[in-house]
Formats: sequence, C-alpha cells, structure tokens
Amino acid sequence: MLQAIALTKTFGGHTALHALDLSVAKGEIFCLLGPNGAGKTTTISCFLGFQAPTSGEALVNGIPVFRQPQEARRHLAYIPETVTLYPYLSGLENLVFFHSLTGEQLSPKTAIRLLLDAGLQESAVHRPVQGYSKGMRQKVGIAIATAKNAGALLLDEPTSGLDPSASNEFSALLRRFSQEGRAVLMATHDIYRAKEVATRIGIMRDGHLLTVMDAAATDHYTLENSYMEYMETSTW
Ligand SMILES: Nc1ncnc2c1ncn2[C@@H]1O[C@H](COP(=O)(O)OP(=O)(O)OP(=O)(O)O)[C@@H](O)[C@H]1O
Repeated sequence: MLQAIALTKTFGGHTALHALDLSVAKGEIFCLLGPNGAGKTTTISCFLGFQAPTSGEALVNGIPVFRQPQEARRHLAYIPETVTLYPYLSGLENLVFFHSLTGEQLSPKTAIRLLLDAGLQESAVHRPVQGYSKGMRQKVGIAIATAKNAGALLLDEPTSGLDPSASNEFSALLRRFSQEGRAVLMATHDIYRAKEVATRIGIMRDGHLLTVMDAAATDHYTLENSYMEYMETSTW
C-alpha cells in the first residue's frame, strides 16, 4: 500500500533521506523510530507529496505521489503531531467542515458516531474546540481521518504530549485501523508505544533506515538496547 523505492531527499548540501526502501502492506502498523533529524518527517512528507524527492519514488497504492498527488492523496489520511482545528467551531462542526473538503458530506448522525468511536466524550461534541485538551483535538483528527475511509494512515508523532491513558486509547484505535485492513505508517520517539502497537519497527538515523524488526519477535528491553546500539555505531 505504501512503498518507498530508493527514496532520496537532499536539502542544499544535506541529504535527509538516503535511498530509503520501505513498504507497508495493508493491515500493517509500521513504526519509524529515530532521533531528531533522522528523516522520519521527511519520509512522511514525501508520501504526502509535501516534499519532492530528489530521486527515487514514493508510491501509494502503486500511484507515484509526486507525479499524481491528487490521486495518491485520495488513499491517504494524515494525523500530524498537533491537529489544527477551527477554535470557535465545535468538534462536530470541525469534522463536518474538514470532511466536506473531500467533496462528500457527512450527516450529523454519522459525524457524532465517528467522534464517539474516536473516543471523544459525548459532552464535548458540541463544545468549541478552543476548550479541548490536546488529546481531545487528536480524537477529532482521528475522526476526520476515519471519515475519509482512506487505505493508508500517516502519523507524525501523534502521541507526543498525550497522557498514558490517551496514548493507550490511541494505540487501540491504530489496531482497529489495522484490523480494518489499512496500512499505518507512524513516526514516533516513543519506543514503548512502538513496541505495543507496531507489527514492524524501523530504526532510522541520519536519513538511513538501519534495520527493520518484527515487533512480535522482540521485547521492550531488546528493542531499547538495539536502538541505543544503532545510535552509537556507524553502519554506513
Ligand atoms: N525544509 C527543510 N529544509 C532544510 N533542511 C530540512 C528541511 N526539512 C528537514 N530538513 C533536514 O532534514 C533532516 C531530517 O529532518 P526530519 O524533520 O525528517 O527529521 P525527523 O526524524 O522527523 O526529526 P524529529 O524527530 O526532530 O522530528 C534534518 O537534518 C533536517 O534539518
């Protein structure tokens, strides 16, 4: 569903991504771990078509993103670290508005169900989002992403700043997306969360994907140790 083929991105003289090869199949949750500047956001931006690759390709459902951005984006939903919403509109109004940008309309009944399914408390649905916590905004973002019914979900540090229980609820939603057969690619700094939710985990550093692990075949301790080892050794 998501495929990077020798994806390379250079900014001036700096190479942010070095010939990245990566694929995320339907039903997979692939977590990209890596320190600041590893290239996680650049990878996600190339899949979204926000960045033009210097060479190589990002494909969504076989569609080359940079040459056919509109077609590719139809298959994508995106949840950034901070979901930007209209503060004076309610969660419900934001969802209905953002969904209308896809060219389709949501009935209020469906929109409320999506918000409740995303974990927003019923009492918040009609309240202006300026009074929402970060976790509540993320839930509206999840509802917007779910409403789009896209085959692939891209997330850039979506749980940063969420409390443990909101993070845990978030993981449950990602599992639901995966059970529905969607491909999930998530950039995160949270080793614990990656181990909890991922099917595969990639460790990046300095624009290189250093290793890809099967999450079920590792434990937190081993994952953390191998992450630290990859941060300390140069393998290219
Ligand atoms: N628009 C840009 N112009 C110049 N350099 C950029 C740009 N975007 C990213 N970079 C550089 O590319 C490299 C990779 O950045 P990227 O944001 O992809 O890393 P990241 O793994 O997402 O880091 P973080 O965890 O801090 O979000 C960094 O060295 C960064 O400075």
